[in-house]
Amino acid sequence: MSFKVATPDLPRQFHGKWNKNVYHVLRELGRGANGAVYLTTQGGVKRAVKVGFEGMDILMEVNVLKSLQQGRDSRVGPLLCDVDDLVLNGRPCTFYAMEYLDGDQLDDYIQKAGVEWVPVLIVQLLARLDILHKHGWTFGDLKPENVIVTRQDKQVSLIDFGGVTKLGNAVRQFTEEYDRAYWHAGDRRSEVSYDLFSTAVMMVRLVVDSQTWHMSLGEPRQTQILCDIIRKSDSLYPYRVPLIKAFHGKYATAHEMRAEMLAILRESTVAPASPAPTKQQGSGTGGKWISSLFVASMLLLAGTLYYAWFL
Ligand SMILES: Nc1ncnc2c1ncn2[C@@H]1O[C@H](COP(=O)(O)OP(=O)(O)OP(=O)(O)O)[C@@H](O)[C@H]1O
Repeated sequence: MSFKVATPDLPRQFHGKWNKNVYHVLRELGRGANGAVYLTTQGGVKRAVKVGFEGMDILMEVNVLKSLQQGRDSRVGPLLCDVDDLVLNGRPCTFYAMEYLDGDQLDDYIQKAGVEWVPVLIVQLLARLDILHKHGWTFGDLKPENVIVTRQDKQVSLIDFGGVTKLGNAVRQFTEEYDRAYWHAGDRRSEVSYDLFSTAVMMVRLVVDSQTWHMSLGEPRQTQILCDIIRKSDSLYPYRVPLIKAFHGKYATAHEMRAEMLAILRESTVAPASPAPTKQQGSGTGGKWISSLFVASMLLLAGTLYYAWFL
């Protein structure tokens, strides 16, 4: 749960007090519990700038981003570019500038690309979470709005690190639909299993239509309702074992859940042996159409395997 804060609008141009970098504000991207995010340019490069009055909250996000980009693990979230202060309407504010991730929110991306991409992107997301967990944090407020699929390379990236919580503490921010306690499936302790529960709910949410989803949110809210949805869904049914294990906190790591999801994904993308083409299928426009369909499905398969195995 989070509350929108009152953050004054940034002027069209501003500079940091200490580092003196100049930012041109293009538009507001959104505002949330810890501040507001703006699309800016700095030195001709697009940057997302998050500004807030609560310096400690902003610095906590900065610390997480900083430690994640040490080493080779930079893909978990946007790269951090600058941290500085500024004065807005006479009040001191802290801001940070980060890499602007040009892409779609996970749910918008699935709407456009199709539900067959859900397991592929969830497998990618689990790899990101595994890195975060190894650093001693959980993400906490996992939801499709906090995951971006970048336009250029179709990579999943987490945004909004305001809910990131040290393992063992109480989760700092959550959204009811994805919250383990709200589904009466456990508490809000920051644990690997808390994030994996939210990931499993998110997978269900991304596959079902909004009507089915909203019907499932009535009382009593129990994971049995989610299990019923999984049982009836052709897209989710193959993944029932990892999903149900995640609902019951059976995984010690995101890596374990990822490995099981990936094995199912691999199995489902192995093309079934095709019967020998009949004379009718192999000739004329029908034959050409089937050949194109086959080529298209092979390309889709190759793409899927590429994303699933190598990313
Ligand atoms: N690095 C980034 N690149 C591109 N867009 C971003 C980036 N960071 C944030 N955004 C956009 O800005 C919006 C607001 O950011 P943020 O997630 O921090 O606030 P929020 O989602 O409104 O907050 P909360 O979830 O805490 O209520 C996001 O929904 C996202 O669309």
